[in-house]
Amino acid sequence: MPEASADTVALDTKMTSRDVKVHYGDKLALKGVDLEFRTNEVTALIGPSGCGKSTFLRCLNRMNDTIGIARVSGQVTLDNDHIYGPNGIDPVLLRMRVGMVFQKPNPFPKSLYDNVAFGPRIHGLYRDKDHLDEIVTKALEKAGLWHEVKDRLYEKGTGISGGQQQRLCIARAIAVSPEVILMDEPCSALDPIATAKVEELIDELRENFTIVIVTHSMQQAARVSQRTAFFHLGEVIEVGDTEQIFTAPTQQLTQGYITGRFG
Ligand SMILES: Nc1ncnc2c1ncn2[C@@H]1O[C@H](COP(=O)(O)OP(=O)(O)OP(=O)(O)O)[C@@H](O)[C@H]1O
Repeated sequence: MPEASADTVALDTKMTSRDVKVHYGDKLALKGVDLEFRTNEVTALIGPSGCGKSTFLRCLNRMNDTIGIARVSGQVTLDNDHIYGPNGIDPVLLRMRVGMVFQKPNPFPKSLYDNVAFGPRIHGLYRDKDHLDEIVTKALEKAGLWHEVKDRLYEKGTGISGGQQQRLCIARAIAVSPEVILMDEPCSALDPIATAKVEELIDELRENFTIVIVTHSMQQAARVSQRTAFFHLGEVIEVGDTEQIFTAPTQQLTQGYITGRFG
């Protein structure tokens, strides 16, 4: 079920995709996805394994460019600017504006401070050491990690717990002031307490960012998102307000998935 056409895009729309298809070699993995992502909203992408959620997420910041056999067609916009094509936003700048948090926490083998300072350093986003300190502190505060790590900023980022590592990765993503944060199953490697902290954080981050999250957990989608898109075999079957999708889906396939009949 496609979203509104390009000429009816709402004012608070941050990103859109139109007829986005992805081939891996000869295999068509995404069959033409139309979606919109609104400012200050969390959109959850749900659906059975292999339906194309991660493939689609990677289209939103051109991460599929790093996969040799992947071919993307269609249009994706960020603030109405195209991200693909000859006049597309520069991919390095795009990935700064559209950050990503992965399934498995992947801190660099550097200090906590250097992990968070990494993006601001490579993009030259700070004036002097005091300014960089401020950026690092604020990012760690926003990621809800500051109080836990403020006395060990120069210890290795890999030496903290898995849940803390994931919040460190979120701090690293936030440090370059992105507008959109993509999260690919960010809690799948975390225990329930760490998961609850990250979910709480996602809700707080919504105030400042547009968030798109892939999740296998329908409870998580229901808890953290305002909009949900249900994918099946490379297509979006249904998209709508999260409450509607989970309480009154219009499509039988959606109903079957959320009631656990398949997936
Ligand atoms: N790098 C790749 N090379 C070839 N095929 C791929 C690649 N990545 C994904 N695919 C295929 O594309 C389809 C969609 O995969 P994708 O990982 O996007 O699905 P998903 O919904 O995110 O799955 P999961 O929930 O299991 O992570 C699958 O058939 C998968 O095998």
